[in-house]
Parts: sequence; structure tokens; C-alpha cells
Amino acid sequence: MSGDLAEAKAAARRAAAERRARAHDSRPPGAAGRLSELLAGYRGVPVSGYMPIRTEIDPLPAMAEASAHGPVAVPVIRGRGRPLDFARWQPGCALVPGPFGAPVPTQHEPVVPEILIVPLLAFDRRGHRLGYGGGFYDRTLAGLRARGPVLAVGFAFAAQEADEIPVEPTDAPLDLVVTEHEILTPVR
Ligand SMILES: Nc1nc2c(c(=O)[nH]1)N(C=O)[C@@H](CNc1ccc(C(=O)N[C@@H](CCC(=O)O)C(=O)O)cc1)CN2
Ligand SMILES: Nc1ncnc2c1ncn2[C@@H]1O[C@H](COP(=O)(O)OP(=O)(O)OP(=O)(O)O)[C@@H](O)[C@H]1O
Repeated sequence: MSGDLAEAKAAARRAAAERRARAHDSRPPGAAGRLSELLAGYRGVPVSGYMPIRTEIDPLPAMAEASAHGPVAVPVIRGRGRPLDFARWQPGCALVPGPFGAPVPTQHEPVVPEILIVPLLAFDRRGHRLGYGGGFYDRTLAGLRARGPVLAVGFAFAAQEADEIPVEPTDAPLDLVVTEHEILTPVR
């Protein structure tokens, strides 16, 4: 990555983290409603969510609903530079702190998700995203897409939208972006 691109991404991450924190402070009840609506159209399809950390928007209500119909999993970090694994999650299942602070299930029952609810710092209308910079979801989506169709769904507060996210070739685009208000189809 060029120095300019790295700096542009770092600046975009800082600005987006501030906007996300403000949105989180005034988070509306029922913020996962649109996500629930989307998942209701895919009953029984294996889906990955995430255990929210810091000021991430909370997908747990939608995950709990989906778990009544099919497997739901959360990401598990295997190591730097490696794609994520996914472990089966159920409401109330036993969890332990994972490597970067996000809790992971104590029991590791592997799941291969076909729908991924992807956490992020910033997204744009073209479906590009910025995460924490580990490249975990980029690697994971590249691997899963090489095996078959997957739906990558960014989940974020509307305030996390950015004008244009600086992209590099390995950035895996989102197929949809869901906010507390709407389901957006990226325009490319
Ligand atoms: N809730 C949740 N779970 C998740 C993710 C996520 O974004 N959200 N991940 C999505 O990938 C993975 C965790 N990835 C993470 C990667 C980096 C940092 C982090 O704190 N990074 C530091 C900088 C570290 C460094 O550069 O050395 C930071 O942001 O300050 C946190 C989580 C798997 N689980
Ligand atoms: N498929 C891949 N193969 C090899 N390297 C990759 C791949 N995807 C991303 N990377 C590298 O990982 C690093 C971090 O990527 P990036 O800044 O896009 O992370 P991010 O999408 O913000 O983080 P995350 O996906 O963990 O939330 C970059 O240097 C990128 O080149």
C-alpha cells in the first residue's frame, strides 16, 4: 500500500470512528429492525453476525431471530494475515474474550456462512468499507467467494457513510449496506 493511501485510510478511520461514537450515544431502539427484515428473506441460510464491540451497531436482536431458523455464527480470529473462522452462536451461549476484545463462543462448532453481517467503521454508496485495518473480512470474503456465492452485508449507523472510501485492490466490496433506517444497494 502506498503511504498516501495508508494515510487517507487512517484519516477516514478516525473521522468515521467519531461519527460512529456519536450515533451510538443516541442509538435508536430497534436499530437492528432493517437487518431483521433482510434476514427474514433468507430463513435457514447460514449467517455470520458479530458480538458488538466499542461503538458498533448491535446486530444481536436480528441474530437471535435468525438463530430460530438456521445456523448463526460469529467470527473467530485465527491469526494475523489469516481469514476468519466462524463459530456457531446461540442466544445465551457461553463466551470468552477473543484476541481483539470481541467475545467468542467457548465451544467451537464451525459454520461456513453464506450471508455475512460485516462490522465496519465507514462505508460509501459504492459498497466499499473500512474496518479496523486487519484485512480480516477482505481475506475471508475473498476465500468464501472463491468457493461459491456469498452475500456480504455491511451493518452500520447511517452516520458512518463516507463520501468516497479510498480503495486498494484487495478490498472486498459489500453487496448490501443496512443501516438503522434502510437497506442500500451499492451503485458501482
Ligand atoms: N465485533 C467485531 N468482531 C470482530 C471484528 C470486528 O470488526 N467487530 N473483526 C473484524 O475484522 C475481527 C476482529 N478484528 C479486529 C482487528 C483489529 C482491532 C483493533 O483493535 N485494532 C487496533 C489496531 C491494531 C494494530 O494495528 O495493531 C485499533 O483499531 O486500534 C480490533 C478488532 C473479528 N471480530
Ligand atoms: N485477500 C487478501 N490477501 C492478502 N492481503 C490482503 C487481502 N485483503 C486485505 N489484505 C491486506 O490487509 C491489510 C489491511 O486491509 P484493510 O486496511 O482493507 O483492512 P480492513 O478491511 O479495514 O479491516 P477488516 O477487514 O479486518 O475489518 C492491507 O494491507 C491489505 O493489503
